[in-house]
Amino acid sequence: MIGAIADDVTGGTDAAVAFRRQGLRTAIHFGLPEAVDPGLDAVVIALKTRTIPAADAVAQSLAAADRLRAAGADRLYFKYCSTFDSTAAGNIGPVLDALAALTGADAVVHTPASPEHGRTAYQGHLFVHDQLLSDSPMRDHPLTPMRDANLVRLMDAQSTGRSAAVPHQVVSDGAEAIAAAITKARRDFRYLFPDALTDADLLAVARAVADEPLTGGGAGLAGALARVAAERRGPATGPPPQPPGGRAAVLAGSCSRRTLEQIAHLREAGRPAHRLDALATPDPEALAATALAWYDALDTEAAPLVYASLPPQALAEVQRAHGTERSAQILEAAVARVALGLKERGVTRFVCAGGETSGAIVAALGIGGGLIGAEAARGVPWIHTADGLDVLLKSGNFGDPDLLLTASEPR
Ligand SMILES: Nc1ncnc2c1ncn2[C@@H]1O[C@H](COP(=O)(O)OP(=O)(O)O)[C@@H](O)[C@H]1O
Ligand SMILES: O=C(O)[C@@H](O)C(=O)COP(=O)(O)O
Repeated sequence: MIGAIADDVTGGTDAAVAFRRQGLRTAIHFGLPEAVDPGLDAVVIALKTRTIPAADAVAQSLAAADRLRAAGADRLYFKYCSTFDSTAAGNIGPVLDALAALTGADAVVHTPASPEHGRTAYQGHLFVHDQLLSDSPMRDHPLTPMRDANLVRLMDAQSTGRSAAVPHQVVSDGAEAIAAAITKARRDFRYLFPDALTDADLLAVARAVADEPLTGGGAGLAGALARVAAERRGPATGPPPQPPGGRAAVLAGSCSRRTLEQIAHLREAGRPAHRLDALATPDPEALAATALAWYDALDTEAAPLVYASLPPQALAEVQRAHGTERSAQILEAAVARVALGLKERGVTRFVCAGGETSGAIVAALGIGGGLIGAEAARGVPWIHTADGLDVLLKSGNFGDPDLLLTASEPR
């Protein structure tokens, strides 16, 4: 079994659908589950550890690793963001350090490269489509602004083990060349970042590391490892999952450029929209009460949008007024409280934008996990919960501009 630990819930669903796409029997849990089904091919435990203090992230990740290993996971995958989202103090380095110590791994191959999402790694640098990470909109992320694209430098600043890149010339020579490079590097480096420009590169990397006790990175390498596991196990079939119906609402807390486009698209389509304004009312309960009163007064069946999202300048103004962490907390709590209120009012289909935001919503709705359903966009599957809710947890950066609109259309 592959056991994956994800540092946020959108990242967890991205990894889970990468496993499921290859035919692996896959479950996802949000937060630490009481038990993990040992009869599965892949299990993802999605935490909310990306921006919390490093020691807490380590403790939660180790607890998840124990749970997965107890259920028979012989290989662990640490799923972090394809844009290497992390604060200056971590948490990718500290969590990988702890998981490496737990598993005895002495050469950990990991890469955020996810060509399917336009993330590639070359000469140890991370690109977002045609830009270096540090030139991409990720430089303005509210919590994890990424101002460096050099993966080795980023990782060396966070971890106790040294890192090196495996150049594309080696990766393109295939699995044997990669395995030889790993063997050679083992003595001097604990972490290796293979360059990867294509899915074929990631597949070669996966073939070289499929039996390593610990690997990690974005959904790209997770999917490649799943493909290797599926080849070993033989084909699996099942009916294609269908997108859900039910009363819908859209909740957004991501301030990514893509989410802002998706919000604009919803508004242009005439959807009712309400913004949670933390500058005017820095109180989550009051913000949520106003939003729910607005919802109660709507006289349309069209799925509404409640959002906190702002473009960089306006966001900076809120952060200056209330502090970065405090304003994020206020808005996550407000969105989560709105989600709960909407559930009480009969909404069953939640379209959520933003990783931290989705984590807060999932916690408020008491969702402990679910089945991975149809993919509304690459890496963005519907999740069906045991108590009849359908949630779409969208990474801020993912999906076409019409995703929020189409996912919340009447069905
Ligand atoms: N107007 C705002 N002012 C301050 N912080 C905000 C605002 N809107 C959203 N945020 C915070 O920004 C963070 C966005 O992160 P997240 O939900 O993970 O989105 P993404 O998937 O784009 O990373 C959340 O913590 C959210 O509460
Ligand atoms: O790898 C990715 O880009 C995503 O799976 C991911 O981690 C999403 O994080 P957010 O962008 O914070 O939602």
